[in-house]
Amino acid sequence: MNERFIYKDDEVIDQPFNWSQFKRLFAYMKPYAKQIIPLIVLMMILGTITKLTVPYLISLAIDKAIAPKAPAVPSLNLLFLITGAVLVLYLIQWASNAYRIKFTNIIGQRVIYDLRADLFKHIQKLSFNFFDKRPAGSVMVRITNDINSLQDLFTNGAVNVLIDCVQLVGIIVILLLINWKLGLAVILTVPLMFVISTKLRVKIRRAWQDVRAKNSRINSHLNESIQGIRVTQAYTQEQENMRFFDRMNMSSKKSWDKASAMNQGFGPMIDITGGLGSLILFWYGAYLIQSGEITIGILVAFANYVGNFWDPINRLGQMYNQLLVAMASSERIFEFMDEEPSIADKPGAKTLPKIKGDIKLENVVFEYEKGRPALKGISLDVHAGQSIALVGHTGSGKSTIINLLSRFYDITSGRLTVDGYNIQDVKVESLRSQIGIVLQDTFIFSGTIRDNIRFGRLDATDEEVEQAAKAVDAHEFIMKLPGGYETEVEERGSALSMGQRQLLSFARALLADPRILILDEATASIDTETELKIQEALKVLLKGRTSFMVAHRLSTIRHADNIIVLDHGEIKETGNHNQLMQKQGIYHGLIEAQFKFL
Ligand SMILES: Nc1ncnc2c1ncn2[C@@H]1O[C@H](COP(=O)(O)OP(=O)(O)OP(=O)(O)O)[C@@H](O)[C@H]1O
Repeated sequence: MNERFIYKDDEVIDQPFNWSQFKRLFAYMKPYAKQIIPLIVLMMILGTITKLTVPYLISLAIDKAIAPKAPAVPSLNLLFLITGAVLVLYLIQWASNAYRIKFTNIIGQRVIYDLRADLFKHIQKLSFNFFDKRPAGSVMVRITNDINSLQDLFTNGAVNVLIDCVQLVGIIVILLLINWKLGLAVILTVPLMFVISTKLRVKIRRAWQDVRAKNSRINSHLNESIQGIRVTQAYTQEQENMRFFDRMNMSSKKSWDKASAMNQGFGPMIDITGGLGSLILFWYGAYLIQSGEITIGILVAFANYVGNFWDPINRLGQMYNQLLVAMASSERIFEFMDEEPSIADKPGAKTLPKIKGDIKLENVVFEYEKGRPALKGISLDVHAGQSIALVGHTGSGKSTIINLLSRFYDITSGRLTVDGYNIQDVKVESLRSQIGIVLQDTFIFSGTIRDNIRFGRLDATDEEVEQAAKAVDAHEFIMKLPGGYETEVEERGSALSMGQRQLLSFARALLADPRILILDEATASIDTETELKIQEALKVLLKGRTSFMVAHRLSTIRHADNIIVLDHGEIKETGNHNQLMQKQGIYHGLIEAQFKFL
């Protein structure tokens, strides 16, 4: 199978039980422990006591009311009394079970809610380099699948283990008290049952883990396929993609068949061992009745207790496996949670005051990967209000510079200051909130047009939103949409044109009113008419702000105060358009090349 969608962390994890992780996971129950857990325990005790009392009452009914030895007359009254009591016990048992399930669900859902919220909050804080390393599908699988696998543990598993343990101990004690010889004979089969149950289940668990890993791969592939559907169709790669998906799908199906077949085989094995226990019970029980040591009622009670015996053992084995699966999931979740954002506030970081917009880079070196510098000692002095254009061949380091300005990555060496403040010494939020960014990929979120513009400043009034749209000349096209500002745009704004999306992102940036503005190839790939519109909008947007523009289009660069020409991570030329044209260097060459294509 192609290795494309196997992310190492998604592979089957098979590790021994990890206590510290277990404690960390159960710490999530703590906030609710005081209120809800006592209620659950109460219901559990009530349920168990009532359940264990019934077989005893039935044995009484047989020995004392139906077939008493002396006086040898059946007593209907006693029989009614006992059956009445059994009925009441059943009712109590039913009610306590219902409430116990209700309470465990409450606690389970709250824990899952908290876990999911914590994980999402944390992932949002993580820096770009975290996402550089991981496919989006793999991150999503953790938030959905792994959290879901914990859901089972919290809503059923944990409490069931307790109940089963209490029940098992209770039954063993009762059996030994009633008749220790018969009790011991029956209990002897328990270890055998337990071994079969856990050993077999380990195999079954691995098989199910394999199913989950394969499903996770399908999810990652689906995610990529849907995101890249346009490219797939444009290159008519549907067939190939389908074949690839088919292989994954088939492999997942095969794993499922295997796991399911194992599950099927497991039931009869347990039944056979259970049957062995019953054989011992009836064979030895009959002998004890003949020798007068026990009554028929006692034998029936034993049979009932033993019937209640296999279930907890079976479930405990099952639970142990469920626990291991949940531990594997929680390990993956905690691994994400322990991932520190590489860009974080230093202890004692100050809030950056309202800035003017002076920016200084002093001998800035940056490496995405150790030993491969993307910037090799950049020095720049930009005054507030200046517009800077970054040009250069692909891969020369333009986007890298703007990534560093917003501190999406930390510089490897050198100094980067805003208004004299080293950006590593101030709070990230106070820096980013004063920088507006219009990226190549003008991301449009699902929601209305108005919501999308307001993303720039959430407390902006409707009027301010519209003013911003008018200033960048987006108002006109918005009003032509079926619902105007209230038009719902689908995810990523696929129904809008590139130029329209760009104007929206300009309005969004204008509304945020940042002192520093960053535009990454904002005017690439649009027609001349729209370009003119965008040029006008840009003038409005840039006015009075320090701006950095990565633009391939001559028209945008021409008016810049300073043009920085980059080559392989170094500054090769600086100056305005006229100065650089006179120089007849790299810039001149780039412009000439562009003209050739026009
Ligand atoms: N996330 C990343 N991880 C590793 N290397 C990267 C990453 N992003 C960029 N690079 C590398 O850093 C160098 C500079 O890339 P950068 O994106 O700054 O170039 P650019 O001038 O903006 O190019 P383009 O005009 O094609 O957008 C390139 O060699 C690129 O391969």
